[in-house]
Amino acid sequence: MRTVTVGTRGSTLALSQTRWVVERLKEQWPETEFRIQTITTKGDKNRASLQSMAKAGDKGFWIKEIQDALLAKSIDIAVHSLKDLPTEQTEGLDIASIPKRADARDVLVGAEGFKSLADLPQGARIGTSSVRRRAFLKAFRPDLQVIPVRGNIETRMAAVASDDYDAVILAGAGLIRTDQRHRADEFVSTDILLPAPGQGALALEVRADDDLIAEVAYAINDAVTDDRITAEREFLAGLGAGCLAPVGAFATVKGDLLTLEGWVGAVDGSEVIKATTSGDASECADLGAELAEDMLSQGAQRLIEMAKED
Ligand SMILES: NCc1[nH]cc(CCC(=O)O)c1CC(=O)O
Repeated sequence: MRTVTVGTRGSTLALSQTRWVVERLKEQWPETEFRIQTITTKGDKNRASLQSMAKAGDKGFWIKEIQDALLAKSIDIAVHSLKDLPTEQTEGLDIASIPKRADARDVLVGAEGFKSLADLPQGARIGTSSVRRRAFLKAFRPDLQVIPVRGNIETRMAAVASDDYDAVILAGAGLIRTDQRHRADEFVSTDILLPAPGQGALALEVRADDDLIAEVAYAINDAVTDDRITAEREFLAGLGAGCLAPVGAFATVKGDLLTLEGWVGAVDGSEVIKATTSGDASECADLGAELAEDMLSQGAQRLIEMAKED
């Protein structure tokens, strides 16, 4: 029986979510052998300059080396955090499968006694390097001080134990997938922090001409997650924005009805443009594109440009 090589980054989160994927794949393909290969990316090597790479338009800093390994056939399937994957599809590659999404919300991890965003003391110091979180946090509570905290989940969790932060904000899915759900003090309501497009979801990327591998990956596709993510990413693409923009998007599905909410914020929280649309889930891509147009006509472009100059 052939062996399928699954590639990912070497971080705790990347490995945990790839093990999760491989377990699901094994259930579907018990005769196939899967092995995991870790790959170092530019983002792993050079965290300090992430923001400058983003400004230079280098969107693929978490994934470029992994995509190269796919194209070179040293791996067969790449597992990515969907929110890190640029909206433009890479030549020669396809997203073959989007497994069931974990909780998309951001979580608050507080220092001793700090258990919810609403109850934090005046002027509390919140760690996050995401412009989206900064914009929406400042809009919710202008008194909060938002302080950058870079690094992987471990580094950001350690920041709470230091005296420099009262709380940090992370993607809940990161804690869930590394068996640390209990460390989340609050799953922040999407009325306060709208998640990043694709947050909490994974993407299985394959070579576009490898039908056999695509079929292997597709066995764990989740149709509802797929529709939600398609709407959110079309919205992001329609805005002409990337994963480092102050943009939130969150789609939900009830029966055949998909509802998509989008926010674009000023980095200082002085303004947040919000809009919602809904329609048949089969129209998910059009719903995303329409919402982007709606928000561009309301001035979203100016806020996105403002964040790049920040
Ligand atoms: N940008 C880094 C990144 N990419 C995916 C996740 C978390 C898992 C996910 O959203 O699927 C994180 C960390 C974070 O935002 O806290």
